[in-house]
Formats: sequence, structure tokens, C-alpha cells
Amino acid sequence: MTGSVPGQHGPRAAVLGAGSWGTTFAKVLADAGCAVTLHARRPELARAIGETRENPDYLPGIALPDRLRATTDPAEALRDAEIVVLAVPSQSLRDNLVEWAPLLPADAVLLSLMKGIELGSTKRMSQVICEITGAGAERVAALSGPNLAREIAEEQPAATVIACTDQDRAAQVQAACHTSYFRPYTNRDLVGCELGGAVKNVIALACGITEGMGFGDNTRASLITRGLAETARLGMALGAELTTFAGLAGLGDLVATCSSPLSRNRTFGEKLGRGMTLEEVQQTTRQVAEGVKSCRPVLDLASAHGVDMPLTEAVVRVCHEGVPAAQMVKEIMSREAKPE
Ligand SMILES: NC(=O)c1ccc[n+]([C@@H]2O[C@H](COP(=O)([O-])OP(=O)(O)OC[C@H]3O[C@@H](n4cnc5c(N)ncnc54)[C@H](O)[C@@H]3O)[C@@H](O)[C@H]2O)c1
Ligand SMILES: O=P(O)(O)OC[C@H](O)CO
Repeated sequence: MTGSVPGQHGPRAAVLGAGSWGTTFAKVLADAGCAVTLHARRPELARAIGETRENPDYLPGIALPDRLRATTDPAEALRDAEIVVLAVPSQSLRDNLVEWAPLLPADAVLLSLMKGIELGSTKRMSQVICEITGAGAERVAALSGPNLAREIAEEQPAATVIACTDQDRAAQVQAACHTSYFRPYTNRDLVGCELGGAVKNVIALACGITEGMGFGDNTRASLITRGLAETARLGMALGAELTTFAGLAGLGDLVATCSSPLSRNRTFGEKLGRGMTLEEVQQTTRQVAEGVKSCRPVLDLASAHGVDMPLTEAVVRVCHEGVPAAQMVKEIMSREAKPE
């Protein structure tokens, strides 16, 4: 390890993507003792983080630790990094990685924070990472769980899962991000953890839509439960483990996202449910609501594997096929009756 910084006792980490979760997770790593360099695209943001120790665009009011530095130069961020954290929108990962791949240190763990499925290819983020970087699957990990960025930035206690086929690497990342307020568990089931994170965004859109239409807790609980059932069906078809969906990356994240006004996906859905168009809602936020784009490839994956995902299909129809939310509810409720 070269050039350690005062107080550093963990590995060197690069976080690529200075949005709300990238910045928050960079703080978690720094609080856990890592020397962290955060890569921001815009010079004014990198400068503001350096000068004010705050990310004014994505995390206003949160003090960032001194051990965290920001830069617009990916080569500088990645130099000697032992853990490389990827925190950009899922649909831009491929293009970003093409630029970053030649700069990646040879043996670094590549950790995905993203919760989406790629449009067109229907690939999970770890698959995109392996494809573009040529890294072996054992080097790629994903972090997923009930982790609303703002709450964690405020150091409210939360748990998460680090999924990796190589448990030594999972344990390395676990140790690097374990703080008094952030408790990571390891898990071998990369497929299940990534799917849990991506599909919960779609179900949170459905919850938001019904919330916007004025429906209450029974509706939300029904969507969470049936949403979990269809996520698990897809997961089993893709080789995931059923128990993963009862854990933090499954039920845990689904409950947090579907219930919290902090969720961008739930909030996006709520605006659709109140009658705004997709384009109108998109104008109201600069932040990514991954379910809006990922719902289509999730449904494509389901179709390719013969899996029934009626809630995901309903979200696709409302978001991308102009079906009114009220009609979607009618259609879902009039599906053929069957055993649970
Ligand atoms: N915010 C959360 O609470 C949270 C929690 C867990 C997981 N996630 C996941 O983390 C990922 C990143 O989310 P976020 O909350 O940080 O998003 P964000 O919208 O807050 O920030 C996205 C970041 O990516 C950058 N970006 C946007 N378009 C880009 C492009 N084309 N190329 C490169 N960079 C681009 C933005 O400048 C910004 O820095 C998503 O997959 C999200 O689902 C978010
Ligand atoms: O704000 P959302 O809807 O992107 O959800 C954030 C996190 O994924 C919650 O775990």
C-alpha cells in the first residue's frame, strides 16, 4: 500500500460516481478507516467537496470525513485502489467502464452499488462489469440491502449484504465498510442479491403509483408480498437461492423502498399515480429512479425464462405503454383467481 493517510487502517478505495449513494458509501468507507478517493464528473462538484467537505448537490448538510478526497481524474481516483466501487446509473455503466477499464488496478475487487438491469442485454451489473473489464467473476461483488442513502449519511443504523462468489473477497469488503452505523453481512448468492435490488425498484414504482391514487397500507402490503413472490420466481429460474429473498437484499430492501418517502422510485410512482406523465415526472428530478428503465429488461428476462411477473408487467404498461394507472389496478385485480 502506498501513501497512507493519517488515521487510515483500511484499504485504499476508489468510488466512481459522486451521486447520493456513491458519496454516502464513500463516507462509510472513510469512517471505517479506508483512504477514499471519490470520482465526480463535474469539476465544480469535486471542488465543492474538497473545499466545503460537503456534497451540496446530492447530500446537502452532511459533513464528509477528511479521509475522503474528490477528483475528476479517474486515473487519480483509481491509482493503487484495492477496492473499486461503481456507483453510476445502471444504464450508463457500460459506457463509463469502457473509459475506466484500462485504469483498473489488476487485482482490485470491483464492487457494484447499482440496482438495475441493462436495457437490451438484460444483463446484471456484475455481468456487465465482467464483460467490459475482463475480470473473473470471483473479483466482482455487489452490495445491496435496505440502504436509503440519506439515512445512512445521517448515520442511522442499517444493515446490508456484500455478495460475491469468493467469500474471502466478500469478507475483505465487509471489513472495509463496517462502521458503528453500517453492518454488512456476506452472501454467496450474487444473482439473488442483484435481482432483489433491481426488482424492488419496480415494485416500489407500483407502490408509489397506488399511493398516488390514494390507496393505503393494505394495498402496499399486498404489493410488497406479491412483488417478493414474483422476484423469487425469477430468481429461482436464474439460479438464485430462495433464502436470499427473505434476507436484507430481498424483503429488507423491498420493505424500505416501498415504504419510504425518501425512495426515488416510490416517489416517481406516486407522481405517476397522481396523473403526471412519465416525461413530466422526469423533469422534476435529476436523480436516477432505476426501476423506470429496468422494468422492461426485468420483464424480458422473465419472458425468456417463462416466469410470470404480473406486477412488473403492469409497471411496464403504465410507464412505457401509456396505460392509465386505474386500468392497471383493474387488470391486476381481475386476474384469474388461484392458490397463493
Ligand atoms: N441513493 C440511494 O439511496 C441508493 C441506495 C442504494 C443503491 N443505490 C443505487 O446506486 C446507484 C447510483 O445511485 P445514486 O443514488 O448515487 O444516483 P444519483 O442519481 O444520486 O447519482 C448518480 C451519479 O451518477 C452520475 N451520472 C449520471 N449520469 C451519468 C453518466 N451518463 N455517466 C457517468 N455518471 C453519470 C451523476 O452525475 C451522479 O454523480 C443506482 O443504481 C441506485 O439504484 C442508490
Ligand atoms: O431511492 P431509491 O428508490 O433508488 O432506493 C434507494 C435504495 O435502493 C434503497 O435501498
